[in-house]
Amino acid sequence: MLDGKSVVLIGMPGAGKSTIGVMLAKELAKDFIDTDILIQSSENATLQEIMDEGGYLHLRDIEADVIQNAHYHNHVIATGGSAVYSEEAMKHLATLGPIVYLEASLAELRRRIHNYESRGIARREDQSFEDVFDERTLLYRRYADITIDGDGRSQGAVLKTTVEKLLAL
Ligand SMILES: Nc1ncnc2c1ncn2[C@@H]1O[C@H](COP(=O)(O)OP(=O)(O)O)[C@@H](O)[C@H]1O
Ligand SMILES: O=C(O)C1=C[C@@H](OP(=O)(O)O)[C@@H](O)[C@H](O)C1
Ligand SMILES: [Mg+2]
Repeated sequence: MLDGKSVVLIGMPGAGKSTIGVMLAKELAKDFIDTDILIQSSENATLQEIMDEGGYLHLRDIEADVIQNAHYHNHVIATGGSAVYSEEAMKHLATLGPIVYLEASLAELRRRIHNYESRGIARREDQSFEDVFDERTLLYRRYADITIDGDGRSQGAVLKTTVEKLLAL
């Protein structure tokens, strides 16, 4: 399906990249990889530990590096919410296949995420979740080939629309 290309998921923490990514891989008969898992296994540390050790910019650097070395074809690739800070990483991902932005409003994300402080979001300490949302929304929109509105919609509904839009490309 999709000529052996990969499908890349981007969006805010809580958008559903990791959970819907697995469902999408099954639906499209592709393999699945989550770049957060790649980071953790390459560093032998959790994302939170990496950030505690070296700060959020260190995590973003590692993320950019790991993504640029990820040559996964015929995969669904779930990225971390901060992947869009690296233009090089996003350019590389675009060579692997279409980029799907799982969009959700701030209110919807707040309903889904309750551990904002401890979830390991790569942000300046003075940035609120809303600040991060505003800063990144522009970036997600810039890189998206397809945007899926997930507000008030079940994972199954988001999955269905995503598959339809991908097959219509
Ligand atoms: N469409 C949805 N409706 C309700 N909850 C969702 C939806 N998509 C994801 N979730 C929930 O939001 C949380 C974060 O999902 P996750 O896939 O880890 O997001 P991400 O990888 O984008 O940070 C999980 O508990 C997941 O079950
Ligand atoms: O948005 C972020 O800054 C981050 C999101 C996380 O992934 P999810 O988007 O899958 O939660 C993970 O990459 C890291 O903790 C940083
Ligand atoms: Mg995730």
